[in-house]
Amino acid sequence: MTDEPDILLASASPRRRELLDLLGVRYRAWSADIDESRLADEAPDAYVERLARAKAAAGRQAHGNERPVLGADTIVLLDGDILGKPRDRAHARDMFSRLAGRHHEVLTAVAVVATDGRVFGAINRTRVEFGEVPAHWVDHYATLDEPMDKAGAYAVQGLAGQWIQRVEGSYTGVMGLPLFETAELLRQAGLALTGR
Ligand SMILES: Cc1cn([C@H]2C[C@H](O)[C@@H](COP(=O)(O)OP(=O)(O)OP(=O)(O)O)O2)c(=O)[nH]c1=O
Repeated sequence: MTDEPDILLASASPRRRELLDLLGVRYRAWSADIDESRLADEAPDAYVERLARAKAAAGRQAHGNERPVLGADTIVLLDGDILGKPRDRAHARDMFSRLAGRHHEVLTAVAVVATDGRVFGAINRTRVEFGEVPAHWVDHYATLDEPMDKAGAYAVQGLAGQWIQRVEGSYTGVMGLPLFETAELLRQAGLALTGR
């Protein structure tokens, strides 16, 4: 047994670290700084997949091919619009009030570059249904830190969870790293995932 990490996690997201911990994977975390702009006419699933792959590729470029590299990206889709992270509190308030009382989709793409350079990718689509949220609560929520670094300006795993009536798909996908797909990709890249 060594203390060497099994993979490089090309992510600064504390949620992705927590979720990877559940798989018993040892990782070194490194924050990939990539251009997240969307290409003209790029479909949402192509966009989120491209970003996950770009984060993994940046990790491999910076740290070499000694271990597999994992990157992920999450977006919220509503009426054909992509909701990423809010720019500021007013934007967070607008995003959250659009989601209240309706359903939307969360797309999380995961990409793993194996040590031999093969790239394994998957995308998780989950439907999330919000109950009605009182306007005063939306106003209050936008004053908190919780929505500020989250796609769609809410955290299913946080205070906003009290308004989520139904999740059809993967809860961990909504949180930023779908465990079913992630485990499969890591096995494809040669990890045993037997826990420790
Ligand atoms: C919808 C939703 C998103 N999120 C988070 C997961 C991601 O961290 C974030 C989406 O932003 P991303 O751009 O996917 O990721 P990130 O910038 O936080 O981290 P990195 O690029 O370094 O990997 O939103 C939640 O934590 N809970 C939720 O319910």
